Amino acid sequence: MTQPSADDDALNDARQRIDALDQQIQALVNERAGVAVQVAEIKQRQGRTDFYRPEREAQVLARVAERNAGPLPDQAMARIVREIMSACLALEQPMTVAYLGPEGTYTQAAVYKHFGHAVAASPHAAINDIFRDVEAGNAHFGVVPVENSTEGVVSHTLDQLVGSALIICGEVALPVHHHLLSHERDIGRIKRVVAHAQSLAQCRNWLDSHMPGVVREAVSSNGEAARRVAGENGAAAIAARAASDYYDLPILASNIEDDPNNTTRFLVLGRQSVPRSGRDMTSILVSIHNRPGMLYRLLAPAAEAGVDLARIESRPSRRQAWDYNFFIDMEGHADDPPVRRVIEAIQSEAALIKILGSYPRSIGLEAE
Ligand SMILES: O=C(O)C(=O)C[C@]1(C(=O)O)C=C[C@@H](O)C=C1
Repeated sequence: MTQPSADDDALNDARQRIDALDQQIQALVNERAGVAVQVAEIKQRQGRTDFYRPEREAQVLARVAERNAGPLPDQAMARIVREIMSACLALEQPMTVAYLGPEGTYTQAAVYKHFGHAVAASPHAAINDIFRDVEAGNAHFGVVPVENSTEGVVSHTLDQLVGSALIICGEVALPVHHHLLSHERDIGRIKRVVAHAQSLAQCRNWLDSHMPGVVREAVSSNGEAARRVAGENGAAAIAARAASDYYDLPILASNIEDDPNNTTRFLVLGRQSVPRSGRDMTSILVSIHNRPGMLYRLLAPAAEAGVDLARIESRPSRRQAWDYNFFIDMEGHADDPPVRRVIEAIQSEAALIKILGSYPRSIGLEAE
């Protein structure tokens, strides 16, 4: 029998300290959950249904990052607190979130990034099904893709926003890393690569150099691509890491996107407007009659009020030829006086203005 070394003793000692700390953390997390239950009771007494409060969650997470002294990085600490809040909210009210499925899509990853894993994420086949389900009250919230840094806007989402009563109550920016998933161990045996058309486009250079001549097949989503390929030989899917777990498909190559900064932005849709968080974005839809100088008259009030326009996107209005809807994102909340002034000024110029929502800006705290 060898004697335990000084390091063995030190290891035992360190593990005992970890056990004691875990006990304290667990007790504190449950104490926090108990307070969240009290918050729910207060809201119920007040007849309120706003159990989920995006602006409050954004403030909590921002504060976590501000006071974080390490050694854990801000992102890791935020992910932990994100999950604690998610579990607390589930005690207050179990939440259903509709998203563009099937399981394993990037939209599902966006749901968990934004809400944590304690929500019931419900996959839907099409973007308009998500709008309908949230409008009908079958899901509390919906998550849909709106824009990709390489491929541009998801026009279907913008078009649905025009006629919907839903309110944008959050945004999620997700770094999109594509992986090649296949049962094949050898890339040379792959005859077909399946993915969403946008993902095939985002990996074009990689595919050209590593899989020249291999047939590329576009399907409705990357989750769907993984689902199909799971039962096949000689095929590969391009999809998120999560799809590898869901469909039990090994990762043959990682991070095959041509642009390492490839990011997709998603919108969180709900039925209630969100109060100020202090770091907000406001999205509006503006329809104008095409007259000379009209676009300038629309944008000048923002410059005068010192409001930053983050994005402006035009779409044919479908009312008549050369008539456009503009989707404008500006920094700030509709209750902030400068933003209110801009909205009032646009109101007097535009044929129609619809406030799509004010919501906390996405904080890039969580890594994929
Ligand atoms: O502050 C609230 O209103 C809560 O319900 C508490 C809490 C939390 O756990 O911190 C939970 C859910 C909300 O989305 C925001 C915060």
